[in-house]
Amino acid sequence: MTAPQLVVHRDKELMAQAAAARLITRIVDAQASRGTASVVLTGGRNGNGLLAALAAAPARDAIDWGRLDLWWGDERFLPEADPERNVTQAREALLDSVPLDPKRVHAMPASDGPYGADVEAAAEAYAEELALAAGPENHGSVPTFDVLMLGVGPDTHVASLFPELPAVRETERTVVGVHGAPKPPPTRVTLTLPAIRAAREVWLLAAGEDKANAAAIALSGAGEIQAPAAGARGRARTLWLLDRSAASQLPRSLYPPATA
Ligand SMILES: O=C(O)[C@H](O)[C@@H](O)[C@H](O)[C@H](O)COP(=O)(O)O
Repeated sequence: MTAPQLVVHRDKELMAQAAAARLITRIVDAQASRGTASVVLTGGRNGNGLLAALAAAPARDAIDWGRLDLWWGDERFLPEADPERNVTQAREALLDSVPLDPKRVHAMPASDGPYGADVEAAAEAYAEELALAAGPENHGSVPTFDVLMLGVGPDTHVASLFPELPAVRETERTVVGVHGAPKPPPTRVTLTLPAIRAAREVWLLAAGEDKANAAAIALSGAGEIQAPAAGARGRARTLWLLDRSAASQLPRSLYPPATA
């Protein structure tokens, strides 16, 4: 697994804008070399802030939106129309403003969708959708995600993998249901660490004072069961995108040289 690289920006607005610019370049490069790109979105304020910055970015339409696959790292298991769903918030922030191919926007099932309230069935269905999209080079489990983004919770959770709960301990399945999540709503669908670690690049987004402790814990050698963010690593790159507030408790040795 790749060691985390850190970039620290002045504040959360600049972090969102810089991360959006970084994502544009990453997608454009993937489309230039492979004709397509695959990105995993995250819910939460930092994730939605990045999408809003991307919507406003002058270079945003360098992306060929029709050749982009969007997946989610997790979803709150709520009815389709619930404004708290990650996909709903992503649509408002960006997706409804760009010409995506609807068949390539892979939202996780809602609690009033084809699987009803059966969150395990919803998770299995998403795992099958991922497997169908996986190429032979992916060992048949998940497609090659160019970038998988994760917000980081104050307790070091990523996606809906919360410290010590069963989902973070999953080593085989790529998608599982979550019950009793400490962050509401309690029922969720989430990628697991094996699925996250299949991504080429994993970007962790952490801005705000409330993330400083989590960043310090996750980057100082904590185990992934106690600190799930510590287990979120990409095959080619693991990148923490922080603002100064979130980096304020990092040991000086971890703080990147000459940034912010
Ligand atoms: O469904 C969710 O809530 C998110 O996927 C969750 O993992 C989020 O990314 C973190 O809790 C950080 O959220 P903030 O960026 O709002 O602090």
